[in-house]
Amino acid sequence: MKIFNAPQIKELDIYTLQEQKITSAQLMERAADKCATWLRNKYPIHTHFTIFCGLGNNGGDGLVIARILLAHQYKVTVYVVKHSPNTSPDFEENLALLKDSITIKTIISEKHIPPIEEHSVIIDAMFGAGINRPIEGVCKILIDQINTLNNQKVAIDIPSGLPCEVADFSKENTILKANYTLTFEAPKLTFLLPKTAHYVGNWKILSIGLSENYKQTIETQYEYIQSKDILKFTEKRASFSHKGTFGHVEMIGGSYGKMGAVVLATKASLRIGAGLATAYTPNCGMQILQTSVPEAMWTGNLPCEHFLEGNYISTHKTVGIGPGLGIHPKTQTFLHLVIKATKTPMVIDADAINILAKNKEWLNQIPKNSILTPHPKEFERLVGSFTNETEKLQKLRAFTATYQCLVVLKGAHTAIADVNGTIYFNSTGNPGMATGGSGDVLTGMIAGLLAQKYTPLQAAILGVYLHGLAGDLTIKEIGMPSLIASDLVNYIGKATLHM
Ligand SMILES: NC(=O)C1=CN([C@@H]2O[C@H](COP(=O)(O)OP(=O)(O)OC[C@H]3O[C@@H](n4cnc5c(N)ncnc54)[C@H](O)[C@@H]3O)[C@@H](O)[C@H]2O)[C@H](O)CC1
Ligand SMILES: [K+]
Repeated sequence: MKIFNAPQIKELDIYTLQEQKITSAQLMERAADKCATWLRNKYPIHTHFTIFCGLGNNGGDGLVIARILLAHQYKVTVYVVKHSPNTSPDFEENLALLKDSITIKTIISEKHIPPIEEHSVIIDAMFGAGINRPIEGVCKILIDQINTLNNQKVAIDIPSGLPCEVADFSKENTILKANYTLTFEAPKLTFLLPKTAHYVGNWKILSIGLSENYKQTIETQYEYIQSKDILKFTEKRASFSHKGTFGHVEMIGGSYGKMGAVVLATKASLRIGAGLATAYTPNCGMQILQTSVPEAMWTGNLPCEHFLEGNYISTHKTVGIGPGLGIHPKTQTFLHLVIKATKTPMVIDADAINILAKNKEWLNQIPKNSILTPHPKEFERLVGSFTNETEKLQKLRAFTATYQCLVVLKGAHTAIADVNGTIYFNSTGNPGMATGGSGDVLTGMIAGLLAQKYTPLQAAILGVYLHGLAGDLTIKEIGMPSLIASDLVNYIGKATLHM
């Protein structure tokens, strides 16, 4: 699903009106009706709503929502926050319609800000996608007050004050902190970024029937990955296939005391469907691997006991490298040899990334379309520090373009950056997955998919999505705190049933 910025939403809006031969007021009615339906399903009849409306179309949505809720026996109080003389035509039209049913109160200055009933549900319809500067004056005072209340807060389209795209707004900016956000057609980029996501609360996409034809023509830099995007490229197995059909993963890593990482990655590569897997570890890993993953083969540089070092000869398998690798100087040289000897896309994780961060001149030598899977700290080591989200995303794009590789930046809504600059955000996963070894499982899954001849972008997207889904399925049965990385491996199979 494409993620649009504010000008793109406007374009799409205008095209939809022409294509469907409807007025903007009709589209507003449709959008508000979707919100009202959601509210009616969630809150019992006679619930009291306090609706704060701005003067643009977000405010117009609030007025229509008020009208619909009133018609369904809800108690509604509406405030229009009059911070400017300008209003939108659809706001005016709906203001006139609502005036027939209730008295609408106006907030012009601080003294008009009302006390809010303890159990009233607050609807935030002050500013939506039209926000173009920090909020000041009476709106700021009001939002600051609302943010101190424990009432449930539902934002329409986007919490007031939050831009759609990353803006360089500072911490002092006033943004309404919602429990729920009902957003039209597609999520906004700021919903998916760590510094802004907490304003949005639980968010729901409400489809308002914007032109599918026109959406196809809009080029976006961001996408949101859901199950229907995955289903486009997943393949069923042919009946005459054999283990050779599904590739051979060589999982390189491990060091004394860190062998579990390779165990998890190797197992995960098999669980996601690789035909064969070989773990390539120091000697001290041989028994561990052979015992804990009997399905896999083992190989190594026999003289190295505790960490990988020495020569490396490619056997043309699909290479994953990094889990438990360590950063011994001799291992660093070994990694350089692996990179130079490997000619097809590989998965580079954990200490392999840390080593590359120390030897940036090697980055040019990694095979084209390889996939790096850093967590934010590892990413920072690669590209240097960044002060805000805009800079982070710019650095992400610059990195993939410079080194012609993909980056999977792990976290809530893991971001997958393609070589061409498109960034895909994941929709699965949960905080239970913030646990040791979770990343090793992902490395194995992506390597296993690469081995099965998914393209690097498909392998990254599918791996990340199924990894998150495995986590979501796990917590349904055992809860979040007790999730451990082995559970993710065990639930890969169930996750693939959704493909
Ligand atoms: N296609 C859709 O998704 C639809 C969305 N709808 C709703 O329309 C809003 C966007 O409406 P718009 O009138 O463009 O903007 P706002 O209501 O967000 O803002 C109004 C107005 O306020 C001015 N402004 C901006 N920033 C500030 C500020 N900090 N202080 C004061 N004033 C400010 C600026 O001039 C804006 O234009 C969208 O979010 C949906 O809720 C439609 O109802 C249906 C189709
Ligand atoms: K809003």
